[in-house]
Amino acid sequence: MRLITGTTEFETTEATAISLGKFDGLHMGHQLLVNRILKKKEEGLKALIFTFDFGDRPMLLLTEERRALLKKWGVDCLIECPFVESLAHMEAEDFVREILAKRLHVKYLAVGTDFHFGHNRKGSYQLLEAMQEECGFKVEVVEKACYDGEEISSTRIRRELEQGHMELVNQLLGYNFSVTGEVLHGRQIGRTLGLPTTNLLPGPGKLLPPNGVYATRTRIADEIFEGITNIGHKPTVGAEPRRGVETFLFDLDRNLYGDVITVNFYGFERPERKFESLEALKARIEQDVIWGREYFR
Ligand SMILES: Cc1cc2nc3c(=O)[nH]c(=O)nc-3n(C[C@H](O)[C@H](O)[C@H](O)COP(=O)(O)O)c2cc1C
Ligand SMILES: Nc1ncnc2c1ncn2[C@@H]1O[C@H](COP(=O)(O)OP(=O)(O)OP(=O)(O)O)[C@@H](O)[C@H]1O
Repeated sequence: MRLITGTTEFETTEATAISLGKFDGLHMGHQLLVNRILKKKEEGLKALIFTFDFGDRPMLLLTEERRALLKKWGVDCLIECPFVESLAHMEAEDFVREILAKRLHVKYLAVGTDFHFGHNRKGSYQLLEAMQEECGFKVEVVEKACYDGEEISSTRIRRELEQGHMELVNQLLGYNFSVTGEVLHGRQIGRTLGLPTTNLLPGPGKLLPPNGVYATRTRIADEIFEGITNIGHKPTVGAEPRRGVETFLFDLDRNLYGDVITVNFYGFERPERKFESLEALKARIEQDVIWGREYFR
């Protein structure tokens, strides 16, 4: 996949099938659009995703995660366009003529019904339809995908994530919400509790569900292991400054330091809290393990 990032001086040489938007999460609705443009590869067009880069906002998917998914799905080119004045204030018609038609050789566009762009968000699918002939492309307008009678959007998924509704989040995304990172050294207290764990720190900017204990499946290379994960600051042993993701894998005892692992989140059990003693914490975690094993049964 060709990646164009950090510049507004982008251009393609070949004809393209494109979809544009924020695409945070690459959820089920986004996937409808991605599938439309991938289908156009059969007609010799390059599948192109155009996103604006808004800087350091908390996201469902980190920049690298979004790149990896689009690459895996077969997208040919990803443009991460910096959100700068000159582009933000461009009249919608000029954006279509100058950027889409001239610079990106767009022959096909797939957009949702609520897609807006250009100065004062005046650009819409109606405008794109009106300019089809002049610019030599075809627009396809896709109805918003729904789940449980409600439209799927990044905003809705963020709201559910903030409440720890991970099963629903996974349904809306169409894949499992996950956190990836390198296994770091904890304080090794876990081991003395008879509870070896993997500690990792999510990349800055990654949105996380509330602090607490979740049922998780962890991918290590090509293997998957069930377990339970605590997100939080470990207040009982002297709060860590950054929110960590710490997992006890049920049936694995292996040195994992330095490995890059991916933790997939399922059910939420309980919030993180400060216990009176290490013994009380240990007793509670033993309960958590029973809950977690039962969850996956
Ligand atoms: C399933 C699970 C639940 C946990 N729940 C809490 C909790 O509620 N409160 C807390 O202070 N720490 C909690 N912890 C973190 C423990 O404090 C931590 O595992 C222990 O101190 C070992 O830390 P270390 O890996 O840095 O040695 C939890 C850890 C796990 C794996
Ligand atoms: N549920 C959906 N079904 C089909 N298309 C969608 C859906 N949600 C968004 N789209 C389309 O995907 C493109 C990118 O959408 P974008 O990421 O900007 O919207 P969003 O997911 O609704 O996010 P937000 O909640 O932040 O507005 C747009 O063309 C948009 O109309």
